[in-house]
Amino acid sequence: MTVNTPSHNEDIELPLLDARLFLSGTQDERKEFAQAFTNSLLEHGFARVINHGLDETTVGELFDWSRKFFQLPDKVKQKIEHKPGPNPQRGWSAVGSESTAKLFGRLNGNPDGRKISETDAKEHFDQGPLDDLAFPNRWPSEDALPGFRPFLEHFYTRSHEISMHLLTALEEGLDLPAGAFTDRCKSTADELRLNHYPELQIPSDKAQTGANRVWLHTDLGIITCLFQDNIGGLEMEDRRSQAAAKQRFQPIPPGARRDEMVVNISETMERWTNGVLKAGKHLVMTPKREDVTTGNVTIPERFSIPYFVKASRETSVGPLPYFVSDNAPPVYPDMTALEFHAQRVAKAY
Ligand SMILES: O=C(O)CCC(=O)C(=O)O
Ligand SMILES: [Fe+2]
Repeated sequence: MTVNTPSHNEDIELPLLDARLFLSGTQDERKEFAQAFTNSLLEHGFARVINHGLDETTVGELFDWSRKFFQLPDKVKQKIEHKPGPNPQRGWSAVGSESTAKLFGRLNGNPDGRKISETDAKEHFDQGPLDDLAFPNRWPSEDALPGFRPFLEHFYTRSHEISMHLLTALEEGLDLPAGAFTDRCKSTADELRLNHYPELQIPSDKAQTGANRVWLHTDLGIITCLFQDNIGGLEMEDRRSQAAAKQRFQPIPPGARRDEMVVNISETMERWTNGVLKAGKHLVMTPKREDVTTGNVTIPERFSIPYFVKASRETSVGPLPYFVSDNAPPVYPDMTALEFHAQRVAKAY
């Protein structure tokens, strides 16, 4: 591992990892992917993956569906509006309904002076397991958006399969018994989210530096698998700056291909591994416009699609036995994934 001084100012180059090596390569290639994937996540909390099994066409189609959904009139979306509270989110959440700042503000402070508002400048749609009786999905009527539900259900199912391959790679990369993570996801509680950041008018000084669209946060699940469009704005913490007076963030720019997946470690994994794999802190900024001088500036809309891989609801999110010893006592308490989720999400509203 390279050691860099905290004053290091160049962006970290996250390697682009080819999951085909893991899925259909030789034993050595499989090992190579597992190790590189694990190392990227250990070191940065983030990894970039291609050839994971969802191709460019399929991912592109989901972005098309997302655009169509958010173009529906508000009165149609309001029929499936998520009611704020501790339960997993389902259906539509309007712009400003969520505040990552409240959820994480006290924890992380204001990352820098680039804020425009304390509520997130985005609307989103959430889907949980297909057959979820406890927290049923909320779909727009088939007349309003024919084909939306079957496509999303298909995408959800594929995403779950792919995420289990990625967790298997992590098990191998960390030398854990098979099933150490994946057995704890058997009763699926994952969430597929469509994010839409509407076009914004912002003052020119904020356009020059960039302004926040989503506040600094970590995700709550095990890992998150994210697709983004070509606008940009996602930034991750540069961990080399942790000891410095000012935390530094750097862009994770859109990939050359639409199916480039950005994987991050989320809070449940940090807990399971007793802090060995640390959740990747991230935020979303508006793309910077250095060419502007006066007046308000129009910032284009943006779409992103995270798939939050979650532990089965009855499973504990406390440290797993492999990560606890006399030298490494548990630093997180035991509680079920559902209790953990309710506790964390209640703060976001
Ligand atoms: O839009 C993005 O790129 C990231 C969104 C995000 O961090 C989230 O939905 O948790
Ligand atoms: Fe996130």
